[in-house]
Amino acid sequence: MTADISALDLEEAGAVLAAESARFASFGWMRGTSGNLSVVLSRDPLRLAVTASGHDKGELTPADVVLVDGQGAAVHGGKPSAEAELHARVAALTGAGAVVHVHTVASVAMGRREPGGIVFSDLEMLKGVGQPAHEVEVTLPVIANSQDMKVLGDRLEEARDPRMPAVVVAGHGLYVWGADPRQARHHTEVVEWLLELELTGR
Ligand SMILES: CSCCC(=O)C(=O)COP(=O)(O)O
Ligand SMILES: [Zn+2]
Repeated sequence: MTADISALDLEEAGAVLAAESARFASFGWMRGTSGNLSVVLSRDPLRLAVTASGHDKGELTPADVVLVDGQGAAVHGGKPSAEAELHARVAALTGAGAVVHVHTVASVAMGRREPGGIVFSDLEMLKGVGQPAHEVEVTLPVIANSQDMKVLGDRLEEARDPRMPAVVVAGHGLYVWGADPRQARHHTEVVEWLLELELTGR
């Protein structure tokens, strides 16, 4: 346990992550034991609360959370998400305060159709990721999957577009981030809406 993060802070973060997880699971975006969420608890040193590995994300309790360091290694708690290292990398790279990973059908299907990246334009919903609705094209990058989180992190760093707080991992799912869990949720719902529109519109 680090001196600057109390067990209560961690449990409070766990309650937030459990509620966010239950919402995404209710949408069918975290089927089986898929998906994981995190929230940054301190920046220096970097510490995140991340969902524990292997749980049904629709049934998490506030205790099903692990404190991890900047490499995704457990500092306090049980076994962190297998993708904790990537969450830490996204938080360090983007300055995000919360990261969402969901396994949606639309993200995998669109990643297959557009392996070079998914381009959106002329959609009011683009305002939901801080972009103008018209006269710009915004690309959601698609990166190849890997079981090595360092490799995935390198691919995400190279491919990410600062105008789009999300990346599709091919054959796997969607990573989205925001300043805090609420904004990360809004970004996730907007990006998933954009993906579903592209999928149904073609
Ligand atoms: C069927 S889920 C496979 C692992 C995965 O991609 C995932 O998102 C969940 O992993 P975790 O270790 O966070 O439970
Ligand atoms: Zn996953």
